[in-house]
Amino acid sequence: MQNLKKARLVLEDGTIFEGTSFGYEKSVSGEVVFYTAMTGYPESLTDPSYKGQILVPTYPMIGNYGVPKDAYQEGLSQFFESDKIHCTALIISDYSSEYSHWNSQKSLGEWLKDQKVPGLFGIDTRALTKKLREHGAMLGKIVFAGQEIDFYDPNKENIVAQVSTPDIKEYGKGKYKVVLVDCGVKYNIIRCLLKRDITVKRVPWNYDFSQEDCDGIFLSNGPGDPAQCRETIENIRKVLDTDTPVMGICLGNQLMARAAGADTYKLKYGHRSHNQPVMQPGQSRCYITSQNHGFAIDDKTLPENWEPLFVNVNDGTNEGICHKYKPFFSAQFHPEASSGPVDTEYLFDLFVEKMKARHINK
Ligand SMILES: NC(=O)CC[C@H](N)C(=O)O
Repeated sequence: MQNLKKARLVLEDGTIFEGTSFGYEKSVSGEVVFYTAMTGYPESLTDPSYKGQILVPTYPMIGNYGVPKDAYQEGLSQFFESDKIHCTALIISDYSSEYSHWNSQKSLGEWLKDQKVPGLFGIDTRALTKKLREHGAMLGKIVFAGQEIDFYDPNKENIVAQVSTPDIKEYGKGKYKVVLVDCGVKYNIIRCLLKRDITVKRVPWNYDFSQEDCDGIFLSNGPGDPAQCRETIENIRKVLDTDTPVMGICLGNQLMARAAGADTYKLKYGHRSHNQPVMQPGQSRCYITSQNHGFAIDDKTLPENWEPLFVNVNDGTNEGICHKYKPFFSAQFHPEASSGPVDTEYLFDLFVEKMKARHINK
């Protein structure tokens, strides 16, 4: 840990934090977002939804359980949520270069360097988080001496195209055939589908799935502003005229809403944690959910025949929608967790039930 380089985190309002580099030494820029989960950095860093973002875990010590081995099973990484790190950089308070875990293979710093992703420690992440909460989401850049760069806003372009699969892939040999629209899918969504007698056909974000012979359509999570993902929205719109079951998660939820005719908007600083409480309107049970989103559905704009499925108990924002009588539903949170609580994994069972019901009625 000697001779480590210093670098600055510069926010768009001019605030500067000085830190020490423990990852790749390169100036980068993106949207600075904080998350309050205490564990799960291997999953979060490989979650494609974080593309274009500089991640700030508020938990003070990061790295102490290292990074898992890169093992594959049936074409899927077993311990990561995709094949590489997607976030732009990692900002932490205290870095533990020593690590211990039954499955760890390397340190967090080594992993960041291998994947050419910058990381800074020694930043007052509490002060930084307070600033983001008060001001709202901000762009930021990590600047190494002599490498000045401009601010970059990932929400101004369609970054889904950069993380989606370039070609079609099939997984499993289950009874139900599901077309998974990959807008930046987390592998645990595929694992959760495969556990339920499903064959998964993973297709690119702009694939026209509207004529597909299948039992269900799944809309994945993904990065950036949902309004940028126009081609997927157009394809979903065509499917909403049919009776094919459709389930969406996070970005998939927002795209479903936009296809139905509702609006989405940017939250002040987003929800990124493992302990977000949600409830179903009219029911008394509360679910604790894993979340990672900066945009939300404006449920006042939901068209006729659509209704809120879940509401966030902390701030009252929408956490999911469903059609009143067709088999379309989606969640803003992550029922597949990884990492985080699994209270809502039953939503995948609900999707299977809707496919089963359609089979019987055919
Ligand atoms: N995890 C996701 O799918 C995130 C969706 C979207 N990019 C948002 O930030 O709201």
